[in-house]
Amino acid sequence: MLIEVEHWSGDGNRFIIVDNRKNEINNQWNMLLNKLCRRNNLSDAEGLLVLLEINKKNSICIYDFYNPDGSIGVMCGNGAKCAVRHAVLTENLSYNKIELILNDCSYKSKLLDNNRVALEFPLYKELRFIDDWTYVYVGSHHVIIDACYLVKSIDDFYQFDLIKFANEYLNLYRNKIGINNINLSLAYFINDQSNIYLRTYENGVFHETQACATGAISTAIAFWKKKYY
Ligand SMILES: N[C@@H](CCC[C@H](N)C(=O)O)C(=O)O
Repeated sequence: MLIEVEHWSGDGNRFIIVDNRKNEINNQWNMLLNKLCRRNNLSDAEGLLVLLEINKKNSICIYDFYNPDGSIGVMCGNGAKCAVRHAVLTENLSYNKIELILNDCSYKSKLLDNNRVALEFPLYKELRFIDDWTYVYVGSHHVIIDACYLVKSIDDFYQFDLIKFANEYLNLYRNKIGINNINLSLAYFINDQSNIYLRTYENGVFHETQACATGAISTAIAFWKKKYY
C-alpha cells in the first residue's frame, strides 16, 4: 500500500503528517513509526501527526500525535503548531479561531502574520521544585535543570554531553517524580539579556531535538517562578 506522507518542521522539531481521514490505515502506526522516525539521517522525524478529521464549518481539526517509539505524546507544542497550519492549508480553515483537538485534548489557536501559529495553553498543571531542579507539567512532563550547576559558559553549555547526562540521570528523575515519560531540558540563563538558552532531550525520541515547545514553556515557567526575571 502506498502511503503519502508530508515532512513538517516546527522550529526545527521534525514531524511526519499523514492524512487518515478516509481511515485507510488501521493499526499500522508502529510499522510507519519504525520506518519514518528512526534517527539515521536528517530527514527522520521526531513524531507522527495523524489527521483524523477537519470540520470546516466549526473550524475544528482533530489529530493524534505519536512519539517515534510508538507511545502517545499527549501534548507536543511544535507538533500542534504544525497540525494547525496543516489543517489551514488542507481545508482553508478560518484563520482567526481554530480549535485543535490533539490526542483528545482541546486547544484554542489562531494563525498570525507570516503563517505563525498561536496556541493557547493552560498556565501549568503541576510545578515542583525538587533539589536544584524543577518539574513542570504542561500536558507533557518536563524536568528543567539549571545549567549554571554544570557549565561555566555558553560555549560549555553547547559542548555539554546532554545524551550521556540523560542516560545517566533520567532514571533518577523518573523515580523522584514517579513518572516515566519525562523530557529533560538543560537551561542556561543569561541575566543581563533575560535570555534562556535551552537544549532538550525528548521522551519517546530518546535523543536531543532541535526544539521543544512545551520544554520552552516549562522552562519559562520554572525560571519565572524562581523569580529569575
Ligand atoms: N516536541 C514536543 C514535545 C513532544 C512530547 C514528548 N515527546 C513527550 O512524549 O512528552 C514539543 O514541541 O512540545
